Formats: sequence, C-alpha cells, structure tokens
Amino acid sequence: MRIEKIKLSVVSMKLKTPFITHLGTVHEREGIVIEVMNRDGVFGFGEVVAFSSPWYTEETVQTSLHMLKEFFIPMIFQHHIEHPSEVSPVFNQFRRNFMAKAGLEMAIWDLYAKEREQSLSSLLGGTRSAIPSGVVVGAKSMKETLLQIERNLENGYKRVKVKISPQNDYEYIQSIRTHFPHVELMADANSAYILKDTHRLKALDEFGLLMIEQPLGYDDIVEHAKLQSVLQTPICLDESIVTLDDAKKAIELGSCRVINIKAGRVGGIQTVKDIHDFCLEKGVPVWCGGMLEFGISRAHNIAIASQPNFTIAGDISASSRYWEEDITTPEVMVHNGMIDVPSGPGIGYEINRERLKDVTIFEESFTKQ
Ligand SMILES: O=C(O)CCC(=O)c1ccccc1C(=O)O
Ligand SMILES: [Mg+2]
Repeated sequence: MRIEKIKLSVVSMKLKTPFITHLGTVHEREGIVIEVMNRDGVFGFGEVVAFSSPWYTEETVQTSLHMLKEFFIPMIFQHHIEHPSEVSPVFNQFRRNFMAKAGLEMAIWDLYAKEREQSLSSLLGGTRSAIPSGVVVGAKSMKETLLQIERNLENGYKRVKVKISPQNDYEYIQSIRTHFPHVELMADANSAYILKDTHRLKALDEFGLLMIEQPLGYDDIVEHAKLQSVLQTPICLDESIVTLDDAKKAIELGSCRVINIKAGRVGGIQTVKDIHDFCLEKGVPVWCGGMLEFGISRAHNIAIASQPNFTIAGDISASSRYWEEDITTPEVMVHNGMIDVPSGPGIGYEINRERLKDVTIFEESFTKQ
C-alpha cells in the first residue's frame, strides 16, 4: 500500500434524542473522521469513536487528535504497510489509546479493500449477506421509554437494550416485561454496580433477559466471575475487554458468557478478528457494540458483524436512530429488523461530502514527506 495523505475532520452533530446513561447524557456527538489516500487517489475512511469527555473510556476527541498527529500518523508514513493486519503491531509499540489507533487502522482496512475492489465483509471472511439490528432505548420517563420501545418494534428491530443502575432496575425491567412479555430484551449497566449489589442483579433473573452487560467495574474481570457463578442471566462484558488477552482471561475465569466487541474499544479490526476467532473456538458468542457513531463507523460495524460468530443482534441501528442526516450515502437503513451487508468495495457506503463539510468544525491534513 502507498499511503500518501491522511486527513482528520472533527465533526459535531446533535442527536435527535439525548442518549441517557447513569454516567451522564449525550446531547451532541463530536467525533473524528479519518480519510487515508493512496498514490492513485483511492480513499479509505475510518472514524474515531471517542467522546468529548472521558466517561466511557479514558480517551477523548482531543487526546485522539494529539495521539494521531504526534504518533500514529507519523508511524504510518514511516512504515511500509503491505497489509492492514500489519498496522496494529506497529501501533502497539505505544500503549493503549485504542480508539485513536482504531480510527486510522480501520481507514486503512477500507482503503486496502477498495484497492482490491473487494468488500470489507468478504475481506474479513464475512458469511452473512444481512445482519440483525438491535436498538438501545431510554428516556426520562417510563411512559416515553415504553413508547420508544413500541415504535422501534414496529420498525422491525429485533432486540431492545435498556440502561440500568441501582436507581433504576427491578421495577423498570418489570414494567417493560409487563408491556412486552416476549421482546428480546437486555440491560446494560455500564459498571453501575458493585459485588455487594449481587442480590439486585439476581432479582432480574426472573425477567429472562438475554444478558446483562458490564454490571461491575469497567476494568474488572475477577468479580464478574464471582457474579456470573450465581446469576442465571448471562453476563456480557463490554468495557472490561480491550485486548485479546482480556477476552482469554474472562473466558477462562468464567467472567462472562458473551462478549460485546467494539472495534474502537479494542484498537481496530485486527483485534476484533482475533477476539472473534478466539471466541468462536471457545463457543462464546459475540455481538457488535455501538458508540453513537456516524455512518462510516456504522458501515465498518456491518462488515464486522457479518463474520460467523456474530450470532447475536448488536447495537447497530439505522442512521436515522440518532441523526437527522448522516455523513454516508446511502444512510444505514434497517428493513424488517435487518441491515444488508454491502457487496461494493470497502465499507460499501459512499461519503456524503456536502454533509461532511457542513458538520466539520476543524480539519487538518498530513502528507507523506
Ligand atoms: O450506539 C448505540 O446505539 C448505543 C450503544 C451503547 O449502549 C453505548 C454508547 C456509547 C457508549 C457506550 C455504550 C455501551 O454499549 O455501553
Ligand atoms: Mg455497553
């Protein structure tokens, strides 16, 4: 590959409805779009999914910009990359900063697939032509939450996820279950609980949740194993799994029965593949998480989720779930709860240049010397 130019665009878009967790509410989404261009003028696209503040992981838009400018972009210009799988080992000379690394690595995967005129899905060994789509809902009032669920089920979504915390769990889930006895329902706690709350989580066993996501500490693996041993509901780990080694430890200790894979959280597509392949071997299903992303990252997620062990509907929803207008064309669409996996080159979605320009608040380009 001959990567000549890299462009970073910081974009900002207002969410249609605020995204609420016990850690805070997101109204406005900032992110970084990364374009890599080769000598022949072919483009690859990626997105840095870090938020403006470090509430989900320690990274932010600004730390990512810093890491990309000072370290990761120069590394790409210095090393000769023949295949995108070589990017992650190069970046891992520097610690963590996984979302910054992932955005650039994923743009290089897209470029590589486009150079070969192959879809990213087929490059990754994807076996699905369509993937099931899940949606995350939650509003200030119970009434509004129930309305959101109803609307999304009418629109065909296959699985519903809600956020829980010790302030909002048993009665909340009970009420949803009463109104929707058969919906595929799961709950994400984003580390709102401690081991002493085991009884609260155990009480949720009666609602037949698909899984409970990340109940305990964001970097814990040991206490989740203790919790899983007394819960019937499968635990899914999100925040705790940032490397292949984390996945190995969690599965060996029995800390979870499912893993949520997000390319941003684990540093890119190569590690996604490594965790996916390991989980497949161990019989642990995985699904693709979401980061309130724009269309580019959504498109990557669709290709990622076409791999064989992504057997559970993930948090990959339509562009219109969050955005008035997305930055890809077409936008990501859900039909009868499914999203088609594109067969065109790379991520298989074009960039809506005009929309991208409208939402860009800062940009900077880098050229190989
Ligand atoms: O992208 C989505 O639809 C929401 C997915 C979600 O729950 C989420 C969004 C931002 C940060 C963390 C999480 C999470 O899965 O914990
Ligand atoms: Mg989560």
